[in-house]
Amino acid sequence: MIEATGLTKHYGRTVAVDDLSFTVRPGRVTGFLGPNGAGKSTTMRMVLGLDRPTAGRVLVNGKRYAELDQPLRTVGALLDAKWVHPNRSARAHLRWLAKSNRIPVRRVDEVLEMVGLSQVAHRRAGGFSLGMAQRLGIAGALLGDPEVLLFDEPVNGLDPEGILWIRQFMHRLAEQGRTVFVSSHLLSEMAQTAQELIVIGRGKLIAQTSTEQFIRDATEDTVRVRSPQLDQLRALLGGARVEDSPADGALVVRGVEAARIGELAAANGIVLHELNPQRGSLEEAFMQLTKESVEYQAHD
Ligand SMILES: Nc1ncnc2c1ncn2[C@@H]1O[C@H](COP(=O)(O)OP(=O)(O)OP(=O)(O)O)[C@@H](O)[C@H]1O
Repeated sequence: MIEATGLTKHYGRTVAVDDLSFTVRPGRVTGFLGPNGAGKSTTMRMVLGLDRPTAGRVLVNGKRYAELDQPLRTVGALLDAKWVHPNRSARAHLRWLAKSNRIPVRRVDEVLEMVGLSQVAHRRAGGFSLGMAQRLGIAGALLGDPEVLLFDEPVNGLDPEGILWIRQFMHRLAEQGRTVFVSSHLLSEMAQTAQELIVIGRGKLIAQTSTEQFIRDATEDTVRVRSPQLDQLRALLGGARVEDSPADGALVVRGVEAARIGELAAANGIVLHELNPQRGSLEEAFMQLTKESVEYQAHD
């Protein structure tokens, strides 16, 4: 569990994090979203004791990072995957990390196995692809078998296979009851990865809610309808907000449920070729809720 209360960070006159309070609970993946410069990395650094809050505090399992007896056994993090000695092998890198944190070295082979790097453990980490480096970083985060895991932009630059692997791996970690906190700016990816979201803008909390609720609150469901008798249907829909989709001749209806449109059509003998309820996307919800807080906006 991670609990931030009134967390604030100033860099000179820049307010990077502004009175931020949130809770990241175990057993699910929590996404950390915000436009560029919103303060995500700064917040994560404060969780890990790498930056000191100007005000407020953030606790990991009830303690400040500095108060944890063996930090790696409580919280593991992947901040920068390329943070390895390029000439060390993956195994040597992890053994060094284990020894310097009083973790038994037998754990190294376990984590290599967990992330699927056993076969290449003897190779120098400097020659790893980004996907492999990312797995090595995750292996390092898991060394102390921590209950809390932080990942800063873990899928950045990965190919679809690497992205899928990370997504499934995170789900597994959460199913094991761990607290998984992951920042990303890839919204469609986050929609599939995170069950819970913390959204910030200009250092302030915009929303903390389930992914589903976030999308539901900020967007409107629509129904796509195609019919050879579209004009008749349009007339029957009367007051509903309808819009033509010129690309494929469909009608996009807002504020009326698909079932109601189907019943209306049936009752009036109207043939339907398509009746397709569509949910809003995380992209739309995110744009809607963060448009006030984008650091640098393009002006016409
Ligand atoms: N060490 C620092 N010194 C001065 N300003 C900083 C420092 N670190 C971050 N900032 C500023 O604090 C603000 C928040 O930055 P931060 O990197 O935490 O945002 P972010 O949400 O992680 O953004 P991105 O998605 O672009 O990485 C920005 O305005 C940034 O310029």
